[in-house]
Amino acid sequence: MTPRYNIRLNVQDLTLSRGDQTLISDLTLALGPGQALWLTGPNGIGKTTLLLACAGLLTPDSGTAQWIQQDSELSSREALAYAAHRGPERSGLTLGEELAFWQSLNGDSLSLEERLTSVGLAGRTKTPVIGLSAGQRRRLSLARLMASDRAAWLMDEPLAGLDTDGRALVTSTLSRHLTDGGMALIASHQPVPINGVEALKLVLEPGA
Ligand SMILES: Nc1ncnc2c1ncn2[C@@H]1O[C@H](COP(=O)(O)OP(=O)(O)OP(=O)(O)O)[C@@H](O)[C@H]1O
Repeated sequence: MTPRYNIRLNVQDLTLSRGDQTLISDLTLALGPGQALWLTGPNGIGKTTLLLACAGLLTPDSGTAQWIQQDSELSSREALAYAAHRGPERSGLTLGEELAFWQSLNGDSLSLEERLTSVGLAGRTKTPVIGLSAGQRRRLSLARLMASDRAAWLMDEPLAGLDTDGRALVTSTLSRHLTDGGMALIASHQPVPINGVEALKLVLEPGA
């Protein structure tokens, strides 16, 4: 069966700074369909910064991060969905409103209730996002990724705050996405298990 997605990421000579600190210098890497990259390293080293640059949300000092599909460059908006570390906690919406918005943007194949059920949030449509626990917010972020129909998932600390079932949900969801030809860039202090796939590991270190 032809995989659903077919995307490549080419990072070339990327140098990134925040304020007056250069965090990443001349980074080059390439990822293809079905691959995952695990970014790790100490607090403040630049993991989120690298995700933001790959998402087109931070301008590099120099170098490029390009998303390619069949020899054509995609915008980051077309290529990826981003699950930020803090999640959608500042939303003034209910869970149902928040997720319905993402479903309407992307044409999710599941109904709202089915999508919520798939991440263990059944019956929660009327709960305000601001009233979710940390683990529930993480589950909502996962639902947003699943509803996004984007080839590349950028995930910042996807296991933070999750219970055993939640961690297993991340594993199974990621495994399915990669089997579909998707890609994942994962910033995490702990390894994120993915069935049948060993993530490439990039350890960011001071002065690297
Ligand atoms: N908006 C900003 N302006 C200036 N500096 C920033 C900004 N955001 C982050 N930084 C700094 O950039 C550095 C890297 O931050 P980043 O969030 O990328 O680290 P991280 O590796 O993801 O850390 P953690 O493991 O704590 O999540 C930190 O020193 C941080 O203080």
